[in-house]
Amino acid sequence: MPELAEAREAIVAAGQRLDRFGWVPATAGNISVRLRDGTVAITRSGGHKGFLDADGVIRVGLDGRSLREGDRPSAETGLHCGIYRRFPEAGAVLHGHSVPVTVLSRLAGESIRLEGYELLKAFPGLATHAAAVELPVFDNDQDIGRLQDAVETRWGGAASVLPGYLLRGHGIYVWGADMPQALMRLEAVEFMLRCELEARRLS
Ligand SMILES: CSC[C@@H](O)[C@@H](O)C(=O)COP(=O)(O)O
Ligand SMILES: [Zn+2]
Repeated sequence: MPELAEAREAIVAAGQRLDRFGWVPATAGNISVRLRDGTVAITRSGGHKGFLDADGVIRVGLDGRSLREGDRPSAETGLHCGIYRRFPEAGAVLHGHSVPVTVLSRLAGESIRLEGYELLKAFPGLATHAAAVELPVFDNDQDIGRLQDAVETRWGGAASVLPGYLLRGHGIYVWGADMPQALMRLEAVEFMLRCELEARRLS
């Protein structure tokens, strides 16, 4: 796990990358990394994630509380910390608001099925395109504590959980062991969801 300075660099670079893809419009999105001391580096609330600097990344405890008075972490810090608490192997969390995620989550029920894509191999434990996963979709909620409760209820005690979910009409959360893996997974899911959207247009 990185120290704060390294995490800040990774988060700033990730914000620029998400922005290049158009996944963090306006001030949408938030990004975090688990630090070596067990705390979490996360983006401040309200800034544009494509124009972050080191000061735009602050520290919170696993309970989501800011470690420095006056620092206001992402409004969705509770979702990041929920992921870190439940999955000890999670080292980085990404949240974006792409068009495919927003449109498809509005059309979906409780999940979106991704099947037959070569890029499914980006998910842990999948070694072939001949597979299917159900990407969970949760109703959006401005009460982040209540939303995190709904997510935890769906995860239950399952040993193996897909490292991502959608919030209806809102965005996507994806995590990985570190930032490169989280980015790889997010790009894979976004690619497959773009394909799903294109396929719907053609049908
Ligand atoms: C531009 S409104 C988006 C926010 O409500 C939220 O969903 C979001 O992704 C960013 O919130 P933030 O508090 O900056 O981390
Ligand atoms: Zn959001």
